[in-house]
This record gives sequence, structure tokens and C-alpha cells, in this order.
Amino acid sequence: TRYLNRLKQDDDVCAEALQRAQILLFHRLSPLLQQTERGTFRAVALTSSEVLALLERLGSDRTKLKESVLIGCSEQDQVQFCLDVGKNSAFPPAGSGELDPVAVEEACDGAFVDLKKGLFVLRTSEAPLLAKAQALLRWHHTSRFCAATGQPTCRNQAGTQRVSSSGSVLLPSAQMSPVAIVLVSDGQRCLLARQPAFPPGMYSALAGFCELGESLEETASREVAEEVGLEVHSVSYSCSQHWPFPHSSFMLGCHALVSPAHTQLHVDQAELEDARWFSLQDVTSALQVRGLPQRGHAPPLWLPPKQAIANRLITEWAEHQRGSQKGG
Ligand SMILES: NC(=O)c1ccc[n+]([C@@H]2O[C@H](COP(=O)([O-])OP(=O)(O)OC[C@H]3O[C@@H](n4cnc5c(N)ncnc54)[C@H](O)[C@@H]3O)[C@@H](O)[C@H]2O)c1
Ligand SMILES: [Mg+2]
Repeated sequence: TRYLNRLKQDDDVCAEALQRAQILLFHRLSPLLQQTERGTFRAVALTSSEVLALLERLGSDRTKLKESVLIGCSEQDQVQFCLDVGKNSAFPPAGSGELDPVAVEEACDGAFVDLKKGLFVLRTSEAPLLAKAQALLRWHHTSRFCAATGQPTCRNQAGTQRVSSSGSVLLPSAQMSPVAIVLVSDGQRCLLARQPAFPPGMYSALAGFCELGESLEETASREVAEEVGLEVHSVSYSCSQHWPFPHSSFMLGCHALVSPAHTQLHVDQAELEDARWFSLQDVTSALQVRGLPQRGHAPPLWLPPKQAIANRLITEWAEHQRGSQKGG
């Protein structure tokens, strides 16, 4: 952690680390992935010399390597950067050498995959890394000018901040929108809902963006009241997650209870397509469904993948229910 912090503070130390780094490639925010023998996908990680050789081979400017953005350090203390080889006018000279994505895919034996799809087939450990990398690259792309003065901004070597000519410092963390995601239970069942945009058959926990000045508990209570017309009590925090969609949501996961006497749902059709109570049995079988359901054979209930915090909340609820049933 201390070393990472030095990379963020000292451009020279960061430039030196880049030479020994692992670099994940993106093209217009889609990560370069490779299929493994087991049919899952992993991120293609290149060394800086492999990236330089690729840039040269595809007739691009070697200095493009310096546009890499620091993501962090792996468990094996390997410093990791990401680099978008697509048209990226966030990094001057504006539009410096977009690489032909097909040529990069052929050279690296991979494919640039939309992260929304990739997330479902990635190894669980890699999803957060690629989500963070994409969020950082998107932040640079949307922070080229200072919102207050309109002046162009420039970045530090690590890409962990941008500074405007008037000296104001922009930070990526400002881009995170806090969201309360709440799994509601009446003690026996859990409440899941689906938006029209969800894949057929998929239900998830209720979620909503925090409004300015709200606590997590207030957002959770408001969203449940707004979306299904129920009054929750005893909201308890469970876990959190950075979620890259639509643009870096900071998911704050919690559990909440409603009184078994007041479980009648009044679904806000403007927001949700459907909301239902599901039994432990329904949820247990849905948690066993692996991968993407075959087209035309959507199961009665399909849950978000393990990479999504909703899956973790639902799993926690099911484990708690089984525990209380065993405990009598
Ligand atoms: N990771 C998971 O398991 C999981 C599950 C469900 C939802 N989510 C995420 O939670 C987030 C919120 O879910 P929701 O769509 O139900 O929210 P929501 O119920 O607050 O409704 C979305 C609406 O909120 C408004 N809004 C307020 N602040 C916003 C902001 N900062 N950015 C974008 N829109 C904002 C917009 O009008 C938007 O249409 C989304 O990013 C969604 O992808 C994640
Ligand atoms: Mg919502």
C-alpha cells in the first residue's frame, strides 16, 4: 500500500514502475479478454516491452505507453496498469494513434469484449480489477476539462488525478455514485424485483441511488417505499462493491426486514417490471444455476452472477435462513 501511494505521488517512481508493470489493454473501454481451456475468460496481461513491441508493430507511437493508468498491485506485488488503445482524446496529443482493434486482437490472440457481457464470464477475481480499470479510463475521458473553468486538465503519471490550469485538482473518487442495495425479507421469504432492462427471468435486490444528504438507512427505506410500497425496519449493513454500470456506482449492500403482517406489494411500474416474494427453496435452486441460461429456456428465477453484490446478499440471506431452520 505504501509503495502504491508513492507511485501516485512521484511521477518518476511511477514511470519507472511502468517499465516493469503488467498492462491490461482496452479499446474504447472494452477490455481485451482471452478464452481459457475451461471456457472462462481472463484479461490479457502484457509486459511493457510487449506493449512497446505491439505499438511499433502496428505503426503507433511508443509514447502511447505513457498514457497507461495505474490500477493497483496484484497479490503477487505485480504493479498493474491499464491502457486504452482506442481513440482517446483524453490523452494528448488528442487522438494520439488509435490502434486497429482487430490487429491487436490477432496479435494478442484475444478479443475486446463489452464489460457488461464480459463480467458474466470472467473469473470472479478479475471482475473488480477490470471494473476499476474501465472506471478510471472512463473518468479520464470525461475529465479532460475542468467543470468550473472549462480549462483543459492534465494528469499525473499514475493517472490518479488531473489538474486544471487554475490548479484545481480533480479526483476519480468524486465520480462514484453511492447506491443502497437492499435485500428485504419478511422473516420467511425474500423480495426480488426486475427492471425491464434485465435479461429475461432475472430478478435482483432493490437498489437506488443515495440522494444528497441521505444516510444509507434512509436511502434503503425510501427506495423500498418508492419501488414496492413497503415500510422496512432494522436496516443492517452487510458489504459494498464498486459497480461500473452505468458509471461507477458505489454499491452499499444491506439487509432489511418488513413486518410479516404488512407484505402486500404495490409495485411502481414506472421503475420495475415485477417484484415478488421468493421462498428459500426458490432461491436455493436459483443459486445453483451456473452460467448464462440458454436462449428460450430462461429458468423461472435467474439471479445476478457471483460478481454482483446482489448475489452475495441473496446468498447471505439463504445461509441465514438455513441456519435458523437448523437452529429450530
Ligand atoms: N451490482 C448489483 O448487484 C446491482 C443490482 C441492482 C442494481 N445495481 C446498480 O445500482 C444502481 C442503481 O440502481 P437503480 O437503477 O435501481 O437506481 P434507482 O432506483 O435510483 O433508479 C435509477 C434512476 O435514478 C436516477 N439517478 C439518481 N442519481 C443517479 C446517478 N448518480 N446516476 C444515475 N442515475 C441516477 C436516474 O433517473 C435513474 O434513472 C445502478 O447502477 C445499477 O446498475 C447493481
Ligand atoms: Mg431502483
